[in-house]
Amino acid sequence: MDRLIEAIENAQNPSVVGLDPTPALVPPQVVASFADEVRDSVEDPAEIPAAQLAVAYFEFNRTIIDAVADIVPAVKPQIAMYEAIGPAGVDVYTMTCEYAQQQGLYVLGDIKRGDIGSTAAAYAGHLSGVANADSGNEPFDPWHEDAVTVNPYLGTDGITPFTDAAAAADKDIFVLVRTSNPSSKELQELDLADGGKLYERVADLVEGWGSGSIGRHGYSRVGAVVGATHPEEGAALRERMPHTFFLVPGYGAQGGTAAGVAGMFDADGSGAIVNSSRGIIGAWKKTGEYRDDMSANEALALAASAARKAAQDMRDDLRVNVYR
Ligand SMILES: O=c1ccn([C@@H]2O[C@H](COP(=O)(O)O)[C@@H](O)[C@H]2O)c(=O)[nH]1
Repeated sequence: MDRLIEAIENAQNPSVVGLDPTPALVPPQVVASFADEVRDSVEDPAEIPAAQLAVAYFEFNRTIIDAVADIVPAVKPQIAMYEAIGPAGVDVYTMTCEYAQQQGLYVLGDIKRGDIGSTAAAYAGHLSGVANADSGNEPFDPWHEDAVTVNPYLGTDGITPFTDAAAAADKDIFVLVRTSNPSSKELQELDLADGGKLYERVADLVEGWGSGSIGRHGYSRVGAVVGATHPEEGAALRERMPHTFFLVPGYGAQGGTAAGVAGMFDADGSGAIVNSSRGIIGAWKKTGEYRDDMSANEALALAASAARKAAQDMRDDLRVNVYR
């Protein structure tokens, strides 16, 4: 977690931009502009729509990354948005992660994996890379992620492969503890027979899973996902999990605020990074400046300037509320 914490300190900005493209969030003329290129490069016509969307996603992501790279320390691509369009989308996910790392950003892959130990070990390839016999078994890293999100529902044997891979590769994981969505209460707020709530028990496990990997700044490699939509619980978790860094989604589009997340930071203004996805990459839709007759380049320029402004506003909002 040290690399992330130092990147946040350098940027003086504890926020991460979520790269969650959807057909509705990418200006239509950008998608249309790749029609000829894709038609010439794809063998099966049935692949054209997905391939066209995939190329447009990459061009859009590159534009957003270029617009915010000097403002934010990190990006969080959500793999579901890429998997939704098939293999071409997964390629664009990895290309996006690689491009973001090349621009000096910490890449937090939101992949939310979790399974029995043997299968979790395969998923942990996101961190450890893929064995490559052609290069003397030097692992090849096709994913370009600095951290991934993990689902703890299967317990310790589903987590250990990720913590082992993270330690070996000097990377991090973020485990779901208190998620931002409305239905999270159905399971996470369940009362335990011996007192407390289920999410509090998960919190204790997460703090324990990280106890052997505490870094220079007092936080372990095992972070927690804590939704911005739970301000009081998030503040209590901050006390309960002193060595666990928080990834805080739910700011903006889901209603979370900077004042609400302030209690999830420690006394030094560290300990958490706040995510916004739609609020940044979809900011162009709220400018009132978009026109259907814009060229693809004009639409991308608008998306870039709107995302930059939204990222600056979020940074300033967090600075005022967190660095009190
Ligand atoms: O509890 C959680 C865990 C993950 N997420 C993810 O974060 C982003 C939020 O997107 P917004 O557009 O800023 O709402 C998205 O990728 C979610 O899958 C979360 O929201 N809550």
